Amino acid sequence: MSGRSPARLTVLAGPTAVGKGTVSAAIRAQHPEVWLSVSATTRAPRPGEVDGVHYRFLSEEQFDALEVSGDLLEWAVVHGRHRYGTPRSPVAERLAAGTPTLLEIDLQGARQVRRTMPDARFVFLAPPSWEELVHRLVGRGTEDAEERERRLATARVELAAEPEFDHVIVNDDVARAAEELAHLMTE
Ligand SMILES: Nc1ncnc2c1ncn2[C@@H]1O[C@H](COP(=O)(O)OP(=O)(O)OP(=O)(O)O)[C@@H](O)[C@H]1O
Ligand SMILES: Nc1nc2c(ncn2[C@@H]2O[C@H](COP(=O)(O)O)[C@@H](O)[C@H]2O)c(=O)[nH]1
Repeated sequence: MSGRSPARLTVLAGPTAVGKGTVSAAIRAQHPEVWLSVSATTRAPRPGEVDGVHYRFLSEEQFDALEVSGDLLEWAVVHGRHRYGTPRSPVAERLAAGTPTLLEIDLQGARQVRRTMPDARFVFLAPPSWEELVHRLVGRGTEDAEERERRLATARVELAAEPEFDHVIVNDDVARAAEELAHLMTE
């Protein structure tokens, strides 16, 4: 994959548990030149999640300060509970350096980026079926039943927004989905 200067931004969105994180990790493994933005969030870390690697885990007060500072490219309350946002400066720096840059964010955030950076590529990761999506969410085992219901309610809204995106990738196979995404990032 060759860099360009300035690089275009790619935004990856899609419903809960479709595999956005899994596909993003796969593309990083195959294409280490791709930079994946590290979001800030007020949600608590899951077991194994590392501050500064998977997310910047912030208190409500720390997130308030980040928001007020203006250094968020976008942010949203996701699944009606916690705030998530993309720190602006690291993205701007990577793009200026010609680094292919990927944001893995929710639909609300994607819509905000569409308004401010319309030249970005907007990619929707879709599940092979609704049943498979539920299976993946349950199988991940990181949310209780109430949180799973909340996330599936959001998923119905997000699936309906698929036509807003420039490209759709069906995640029935992680390696193939990651290669499709890599291809889109180099077009
Ligand atoms: N193509 C696939 N086939 C089977 N299982 C998959 C596939 N892609 C991802 N998974 C599994 O589905 C589960 C959810 O994946 P992941 O956490 O990457 O989803 P996500 O879209 O990032 O979710 P969220 O938006 O809730 O953070 C994980 O257990 C992952 O291993
Ligand atoms: N608008 C934003 N959404 C984000 C960001 N980082 C992650 N997300 C989305 O949140 C949900 C839930 O994530 P989880 O890690 O709690 O399962 C998922 O859809 C992510 O894509 C962000 O910076 N902005």
